[in-house]
Amino acid sequence: LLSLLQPSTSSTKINNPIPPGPPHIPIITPITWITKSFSQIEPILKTLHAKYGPIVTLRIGSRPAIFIADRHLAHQALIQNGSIFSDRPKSLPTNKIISSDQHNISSAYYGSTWRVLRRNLAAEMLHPSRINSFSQTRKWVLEVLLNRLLSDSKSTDSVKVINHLQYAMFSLLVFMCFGQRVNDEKIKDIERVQRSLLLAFNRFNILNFWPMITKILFRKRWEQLLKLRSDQEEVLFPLIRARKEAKESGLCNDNNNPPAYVDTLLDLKLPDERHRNLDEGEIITLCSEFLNAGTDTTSTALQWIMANLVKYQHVQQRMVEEIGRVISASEGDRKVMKEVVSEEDLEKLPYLKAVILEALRRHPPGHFVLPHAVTDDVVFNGYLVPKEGSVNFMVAEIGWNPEVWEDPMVFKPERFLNEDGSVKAFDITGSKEIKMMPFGAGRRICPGYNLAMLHLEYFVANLVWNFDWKLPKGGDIDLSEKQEFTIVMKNPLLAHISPRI
Ligand code: HEM
Repeated sequence: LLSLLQPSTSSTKINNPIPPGPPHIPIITPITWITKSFSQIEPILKTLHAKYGPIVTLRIGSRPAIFIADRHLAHQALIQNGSIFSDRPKSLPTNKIISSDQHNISSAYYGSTWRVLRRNLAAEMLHPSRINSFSQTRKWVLEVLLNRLLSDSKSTDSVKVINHLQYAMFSLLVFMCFGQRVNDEKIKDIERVQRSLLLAFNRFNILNFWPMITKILFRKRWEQLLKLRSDQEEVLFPLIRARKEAKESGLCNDNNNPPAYVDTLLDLKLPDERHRNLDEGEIITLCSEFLNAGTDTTSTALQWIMANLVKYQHVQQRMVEEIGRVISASEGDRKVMKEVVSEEDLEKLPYLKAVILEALRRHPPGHFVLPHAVTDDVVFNGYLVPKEGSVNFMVAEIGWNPEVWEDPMVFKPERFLNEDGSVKAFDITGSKEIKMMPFGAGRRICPGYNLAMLHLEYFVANLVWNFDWKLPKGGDIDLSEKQEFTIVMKNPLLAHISPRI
């Protein structure tokens, strides 16, 4: 390990080179890269890795960005040297606006603020008992989703599934965040402001290059960004204030209702010298992070899964048979089928689990983890990894490695099953070895991965149990990708669905 990693001390200057990469022409190359999205860079990186090896550098904007495509190096960095590789880079000017100057979990530096914010989310919302306490909410959201699909299935031969999946995930996460069922119009308002911020983000990248100058040159764009943030505040502030007032008047202390995320944020104290509460802007930022992290990733994964089930009818059929075996109950000498797959049933459905894992491997919603940084200059694998750069791990490449996965581009849930049909012991956190990392790995691993797996299993099981999913007449499944915030289907899934029962 020592040869892989040598931290610098203040008295030693590191003379190792940074990882190799294409020639750097000042001003020209940084601008070229900064205007490209990660999905445009991804295929170029493939060529660069073939030429320079598993760790390469691009000069994106003013900082070096290091890309790691090798699963062993990812393990050495994120797991074995987690205390060094778990920092985040300094936010670029546009990110500062929406992250309240790095006061949210995903962008905070590796330190006490991050620890307090992450622990709050993990203990107050993502602890198994807390996850359990929202099971009624999930049941309600499932009913809404099934009804919306049913109503669409009566009026059209090709249902645009993603709209319903996004709406369902927003309804669920908004309830968990604000503790109330908000009306249809409000859900749509929240969805609108959150999505426009997410989707517009690449357009604002140029403002991060020489901000003093580009803020003037692209004044309109800068104003658009500020407008998106103020729209978001306008929609979310009333929900936060309503909850604050309800809390102060004791109305939230209803034992039947679990605390909402915003309640925990209203109580939280930051570990800085003033030991202060979060301000309203920071609460907006954290709620927004909660909504985005939990909705877009999951609805993207759900769409990929359903697309594969439409494409591969035998996989869908096997799932339906498995569910049928598990949820049929005997009433006297009669066998009755339940209409809904309950959360307790899920652990008895190994094939379902295998389908979800295979979809996360083959179609990870994020092809890269969020950019990491090192806490100090360090020598890694013979190269200098500088503190001011970013370190990026290539999730999709790692999950498609042909040395680990036979026919990696083929959708084959069976690879996760033992011969007797049980699920192979598989550690998705990669703590001993990384074979795929859809949720990242190490100290910055997605804290919501258990909740995400539950949402995926629960909704997929019920979607296939309640409806038969087929191609519409003359339709096709196109698995091409497109980058939005996550990597989504370029041509969204259109399905012919008909009730099974
Ligand atoms: C299929 C669903 C999901 C996927 C694929 C996913 C994936 C990821 C990935 C790849 C990261 C970056 C890890 C890194 O930088 O090393 C991440 C971070 C994060 N995720 Fe998720 N996620 C999902 C669902 C959720 C849910 C449901 C929540 C919470 C409600 C959540 C909350 C977060 C947070 C707060 C972070 C930042 C962690 C940190 O920086 O310490 N995610 N997620």
